[in-house]
Amino acid sequence: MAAPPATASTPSRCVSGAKPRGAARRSPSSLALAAPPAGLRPCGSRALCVRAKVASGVQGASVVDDGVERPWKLSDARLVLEDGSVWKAKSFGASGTQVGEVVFNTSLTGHVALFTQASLMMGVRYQEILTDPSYAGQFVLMTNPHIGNTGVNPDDEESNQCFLGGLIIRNLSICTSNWRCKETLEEYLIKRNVMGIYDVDTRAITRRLREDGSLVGVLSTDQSRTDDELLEMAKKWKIVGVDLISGVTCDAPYEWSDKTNSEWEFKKDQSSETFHVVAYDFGIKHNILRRLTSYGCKITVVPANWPASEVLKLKPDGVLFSNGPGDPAAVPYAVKTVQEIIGKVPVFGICMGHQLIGQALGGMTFKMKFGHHGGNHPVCDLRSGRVDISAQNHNYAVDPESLPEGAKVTHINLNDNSCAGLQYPKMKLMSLQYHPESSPGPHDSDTAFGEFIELMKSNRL
Ligand SMILES: NC(=O)CC[C@H](N)C(=O)O
Repeated sequence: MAAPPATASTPSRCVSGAKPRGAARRSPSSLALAAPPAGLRPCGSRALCVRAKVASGVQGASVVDDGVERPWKLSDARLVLEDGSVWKAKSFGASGTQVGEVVFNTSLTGHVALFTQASLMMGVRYQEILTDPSYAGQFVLMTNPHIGNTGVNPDDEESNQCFLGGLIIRNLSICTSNWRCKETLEEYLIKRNVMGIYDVDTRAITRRLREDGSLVGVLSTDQSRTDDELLEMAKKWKIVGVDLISGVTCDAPYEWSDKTNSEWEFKKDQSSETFHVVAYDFGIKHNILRRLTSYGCKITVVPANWPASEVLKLKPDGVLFSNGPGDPAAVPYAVKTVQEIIGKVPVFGICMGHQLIGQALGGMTFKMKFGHHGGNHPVCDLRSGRVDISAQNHNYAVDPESLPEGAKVTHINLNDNSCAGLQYPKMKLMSLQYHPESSPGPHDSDTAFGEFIELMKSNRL
């Protein structure tokens, strides 16, 4: 079959390792030629003229420079997956070569509870995702095709750094339009040395991940490296069994006292009682801390390796085990800490914290095919039958069959019936596999913080 002509309307495609998809769609790169509407900020460098590199469109073909000046870029980055497929893309953010595990995130808009009518004006939760330490070692592919329209602002950070390996998107917005925007996504990624690629067929990659499971990949803007070299890198790299928590946790304990900003607070009946909570930082998101503070907690955050004996000496009302990156089976020191604490004070585990509790109880965790990443996962609370829409981000899960008697599954993910929450009443223990603190995102499960408060209250009586 003849290759389609390489023009501005040629979409980025998998040029090798096939499973080719249907007809070519219009490339958003051609949009870069249009002037943005008055008052909107152009994103800059992508619209600059460059000497075109043209992918021939033939499977297995490499990029060729046909010597023709074109006012758009067709390719300057590659994603090479461990299955041998090569995806041509354009680069934004940092340049270089980076290896990581590709996961897809299905989040649509943020702040849905507050801005239902205006959801198109809201950004996809990309900034929360970029600064969620649980994404360390991963490339996040956004299934929402249009990213960057609300830019970046200083208030939406979930931690002080971007720990993820890179961002993969279909279309980078040519302008930003939001009253809180301080810089473009592109500027932000460059400053933080995070790679980003756009104009790549994110739907095709997502389908591949859904069929074949999560895959390791290499992102590179380095034209001197061959596809085979990058493939070799992807095949050698491992994420299972690696302790990623030690790279994201804090260095020393600190106190936290920020509440959710009153402008965004949706729970008006605040508790009059104060509870002292020690929060283990396995890669903690700021909004977990803000929500606990809004519910009346005074928080001491401690590093992942902080001894349980030191925590118990503080006589806290409760202990929180936070979210965090990587394989829960790769951090036996954290499992031991959880074991030393559970049963002595009320505890709440979120995501990695939930998985560590599962292990500490003698249960097993396993790696899922491609995990759950997105702000639209239905979860059923088996105690009440209530269904919440939740934000999720995990690749591992607790095997409920492996749990001891006394530990009850309280929540299941309705997409696949996997374990989404646990309770062990005798130990005053509760945990969720997903994110009740999600912000922006659905607020349905915020009540879990209230449940933790009740657990601590009942322990005081
Ligand atoms: N958000 C998290 O805490 C992630 C948990 C764990 N690292 C996983 O991928 O399953």
